[in-house]
Amino acid sequence: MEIVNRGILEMMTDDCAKNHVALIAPETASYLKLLIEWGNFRRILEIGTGLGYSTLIFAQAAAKQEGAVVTIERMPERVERAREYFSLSGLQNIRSYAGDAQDVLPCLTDSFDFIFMDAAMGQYLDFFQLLFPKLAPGGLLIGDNVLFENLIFRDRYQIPRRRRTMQQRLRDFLNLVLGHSELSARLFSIGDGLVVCRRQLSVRDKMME
Ligand SMILES: C[S@@+](CC[C@H](N)C(=O)[O-])C[C@H]1O[C@@H](n2cnc3c(N)ncnc32)[C@H](O)[C@@H]1O
Repeated sequence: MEIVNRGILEMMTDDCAKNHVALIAPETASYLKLLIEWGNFRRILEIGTGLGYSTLIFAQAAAKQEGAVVTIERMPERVERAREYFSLSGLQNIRSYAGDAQDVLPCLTDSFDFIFMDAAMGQYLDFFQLLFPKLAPGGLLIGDNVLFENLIFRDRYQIPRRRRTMQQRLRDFLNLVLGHSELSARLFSIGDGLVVCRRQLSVRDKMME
């Protein structure tokens, strides 16, 4: 299996900048790669492919432990471009779906041990309802950009009106995962904020480990 060379990642970074496509922060990339490698996570799901930068980083980390990545993107031109990069990389362990995650997720029967949400933040709560049943015990569900430029901590009336709905939706999502009885969740100030949630093992899972 070929390893993604730095040249492709640099090309993608330039392409994202030129076309105003956001991509994960370098520190987020390093942290998530480490989690995948140390956790030996093999079944990875990503919501929000963009041009495929994070997908390639995950696929490269997963390939070392015979894992694979499923990624979903709703903008067809981004899907097409990302697939070109995937074939250029030589990595064979990526399955790319075109469509809105809310339509694609119900069609996926697999379960996953590492799920990364990097898409419309206002939909994280809806995604969560579809994703939680697919999250394996001991697996991680991660949401990016949840600090929303630190607006999450500000009083509702001190932020521009047009951003209040997003603030409320993100707060609802964070309240749900941080208080969820089957998850351990932590908020990290990495990039624009990462929430990392681990699905706890049941007593039966622990005995089978
Ligand atoms: C920040 S970009 C993803 C960047 C990518 N993860 C990376 O680091 O290279 C977010 C992407 O999510 C996609 N997106 C937003 N909402 C979505 C949805 N409901 N279903 C699928 N894709 C979605 C957007 O079109 C956009 O390309």
